[in-house]
Amino acid sequence: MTTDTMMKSGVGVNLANCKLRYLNSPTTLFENLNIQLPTGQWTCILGRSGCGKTSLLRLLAGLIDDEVQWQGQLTTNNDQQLSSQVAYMAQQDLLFPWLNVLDNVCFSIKISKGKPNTNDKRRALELLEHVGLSDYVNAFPDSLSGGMRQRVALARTLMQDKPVVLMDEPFSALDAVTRHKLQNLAAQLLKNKTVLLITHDPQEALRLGHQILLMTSAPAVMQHLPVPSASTPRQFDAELAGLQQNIIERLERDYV
Ligand SMILES: Nc1ncnc2c1ncn2[C@@H]1O[C@H](COP(=O)(O)OP(=O)(O)OP(=O)(O)O)[C@@H](O)[C@H]1O
Repeated sequence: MTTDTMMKSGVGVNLANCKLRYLNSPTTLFENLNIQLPTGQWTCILGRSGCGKTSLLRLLAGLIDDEVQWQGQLTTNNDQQLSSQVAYMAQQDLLFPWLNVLDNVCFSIKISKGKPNTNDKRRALELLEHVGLSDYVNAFPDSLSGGMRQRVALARTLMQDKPVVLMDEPFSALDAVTRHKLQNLAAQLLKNKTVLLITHDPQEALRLGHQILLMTSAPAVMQHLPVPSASTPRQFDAELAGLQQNIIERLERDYV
C-alpha cells in the first residue's frame, strides 16, 4: 500500500440510537445502540454467539436494509455514504467458485473499473504471496482448505483498498501460527484504515484493537473494555494475559 493511499484513508463512523429488528422476528436486537469507529483505528467487538455482531456489521455495510426495520443515525465524518467506502469480509468466505484464486482477489477491480491492469495483478500477486498462497493463484476455491479460502478472502478484502474495513471473524479457520502471522500482516497492511473486527477470541482483540467493545445483553449494549498499553500488533505478555482473563469472566456472565 502506498503512503498516498494511506493519507487518503480517514473515515470515522458513528452509529447513534440504533434500534433494529428483523422483519420476520418479534425480538428487538438493538435498542438505543451507539458505536463510534474512530478514524484510522481498529475497533474489535466480542460477544456471545447470537448477540447481534454480524447483524451490526451487515447494517454498517448496507447489506441488511431489506431484511430489517431499523432506526438511528449512521454518519461518517466525510459526509459520504458509508456503504460506498467499505470493504466487507463476511464470516463465510463468499468466494466465487467459477473464478480462480487470482481472479477472486481481483474481482472488486473488475467491478469498479473493468479488466485489472498489470499493476492490479502485481498487487494481487503480492497480497497472495503475503498470505502464503503464491502456489495457488490458478487454483479454484473448491480445491482449497477452509483456512486457505479464508486467506484468499483476506487478500481480496485488502485488494479493495477502502478506507473502512469490516471483518467478521477473518482468522477463525486458521491454525494458530498462520493466525498469528496474518494478524500481524493485517495490522501492517490496514494501518491507518478504520477497521471493525468481530472475533470470538479475546486474545485477538487484545493484540489488534485500539478500542475493544463487549456486546452483551438483549437488546444488545456495548461496554468499553480496557486496552493494553503497547502498540499493535501486541505481543502476548502478562498485561494481556490478565486482560484476557477479565474478558473471559465478563463473557461468562452474559451466558447465564
Ligand atoms: N436474516 C435473519 N432473519 C431473522 N433473524 C436473524 C437473521 N439473521 C440473524 N438473525 C438473528 O439475529 C440474532 C443475531 O444474529 P447475528 O448473526 O447478528 O449474531 P452474532 O452475534 O453475529 O452471532 P455469531 O457469533 O454466532 O456469529 C440471532 O438470534 C439470529 O438468529
